[in-house]
Amino acid sequence: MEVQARGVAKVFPNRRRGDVEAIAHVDMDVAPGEFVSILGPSGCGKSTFLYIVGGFVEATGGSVSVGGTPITGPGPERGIVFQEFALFPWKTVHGNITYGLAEQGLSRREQQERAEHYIHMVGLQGMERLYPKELSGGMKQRVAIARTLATDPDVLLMDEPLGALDAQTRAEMQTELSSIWERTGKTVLFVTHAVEEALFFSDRVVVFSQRPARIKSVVDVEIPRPRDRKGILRDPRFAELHHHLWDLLHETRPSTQTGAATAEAPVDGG
Ligand SMILES: Nc1ncnc2c1ncn2[C@@H]1O[C@H](COP(=O)(O)OP(=O)(O)OP(=O)(O)O)[C@@H](O)[C@H]1O
Repeated sequence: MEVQARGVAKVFPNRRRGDVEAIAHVDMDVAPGEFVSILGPSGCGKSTFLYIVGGFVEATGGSVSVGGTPITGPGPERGIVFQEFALFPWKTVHGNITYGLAEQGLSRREQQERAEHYIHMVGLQGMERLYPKELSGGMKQRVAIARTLATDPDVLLMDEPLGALDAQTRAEMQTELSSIWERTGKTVLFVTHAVEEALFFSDRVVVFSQRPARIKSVVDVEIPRPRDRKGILRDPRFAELHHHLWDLLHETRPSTQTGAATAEAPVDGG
């Protein structure tokens, strides 16, 4: 399913401290099956944009349609992985993953099979009966990813879904997510701080300006697929695109801030 954003704007009203203009104007088209990453400086409005597409935050200007239908709220064709996991604390790992499946009307047996499949995929075997408070940040993030994948949405919206993972799990999940995407042809909108990660996954990288967000640049990633994490680092196109994106991001930083490397994470997150 395609995602189409037209003139999306967002102002958060705040009487005491003044309104916060998070997004000035964003037009975006994501084709069916395309993997698009959004890169931008911290606090520029990336998550807000993703949550607007998810239907969890209402835009104050413009519109978003998914599969040609204007969105009015969340919907089953869009699955979102929130930055802060948003797990149900009173449900186990298994319960968190099957919750959305029960909502979709799957039989107990189908729920069980789906849950087992995704629990295995994200490496949470043996932890099915644990509660979120008993899990590390990385494990919680894996539950959040499994929960969203299990509902099989056409459009995946992911807000730094690998950010809290340790280097090894991050590398495994990068490979896994990439192959899930190649197998299923889902449309993905992926927010990340990591240039390498964006290049590894994406067909296109959309660079946001400083807040209020506008589109500063759209970069096509013409690196052949399937991409392997090590091989891509040796591809001259990767180095060239990396420099280009780095420069674009660096320009968006205020002059008082230096050290763009702090926002970086290598392709394997380590
Ligand atoms: N619910 C809200 N109420 C008021 N202001 C908000 C709200 N949500 C976000 N903001 C503000 O909107 C701006 C954009 O925030 P957002 O989380 O979208 O940025 P981001 O680019 O995703 O940041 P990061 O990369 O640090 O996650 C920030 O100034 C933030 O403080």
